[in-house]
Amino acid sequence: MIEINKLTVSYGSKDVLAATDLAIADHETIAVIGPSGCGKSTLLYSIAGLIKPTSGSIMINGKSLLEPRMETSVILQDYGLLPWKNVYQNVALPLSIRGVAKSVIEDKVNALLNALHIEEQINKFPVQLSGGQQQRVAIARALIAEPDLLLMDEPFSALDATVREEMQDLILNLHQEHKLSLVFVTHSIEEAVILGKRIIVMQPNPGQIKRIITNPHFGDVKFRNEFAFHKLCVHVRQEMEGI
Ligand SMILES: Nc1ncnc2c1ncn2[C@@H]1O[C@H](COP(=O)(O)OP(=O)(O)OP(=O)(O)O)[C@@H](O)[C@H]1O
Repeated sequence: MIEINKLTVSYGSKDVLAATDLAIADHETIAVIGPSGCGKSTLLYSIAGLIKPTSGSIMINGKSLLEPRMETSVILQDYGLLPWKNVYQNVALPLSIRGVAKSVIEDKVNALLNALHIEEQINKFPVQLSGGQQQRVAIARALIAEPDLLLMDEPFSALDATVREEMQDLILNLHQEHKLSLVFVTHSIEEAVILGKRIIVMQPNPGQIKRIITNPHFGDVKFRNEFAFHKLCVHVRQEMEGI
């Protein structure tokens, strides 16, 4: 359970995030959408413990968040893979820096690469992979430490439409399987509606939550082709108009 209470983040005299309140339940998915500069990444990095609030607080599982947690994984837009390490080494990294035994790491890396269908890329370097494959490697690396919270900042923006939909479905399956909470920043209304059990619409100057929209169809695999999906997209678009 994440409890964000009156969270304010300021740079100089500018409030980038103004007195934001939000509670995120265990195993919930939140999609965050809004125009450029409205504070989406600031909110995400605050939940990651990477940005210190100017005032207010974030509690995770009853504990005040004062620094990044081991149980939180973050995936950034550029995937953050280390170019000089191969797929195996990139995925293993969170465990190898914690000194976990090699045989344990090997089993976990192999299981994840199989689950994400990238086992054949195990010895390749990031530059030798497609965007979708790099994204899968980043997801495998994020999951290997068995996080309870996965934070993603526009991770699919560089992917073409078909791969993007595949990745969205993959994330929904992983969310079901691993029982983790997910906070996902996106510029795409369709993506927010597919991935968010609740969709947070933000507005800038100062950055704040304008509306929280509950998605009653979340998790329905056929949802993308249904009228209800398009109806909800229109609803989110209307909330974003005039911001
Ligand atoms: N380190 C910083 N110093 C000063 N201002 C900053 C800093 N980081 C972010 N900002 C400002 O804070 C505001 C919110 O930035 P943030 O990256 O959170 O927005 P965003 O909604 O994620 O934007 P985008 O959709 O373009 O990624 C912007 O106006 C940005 O210029």
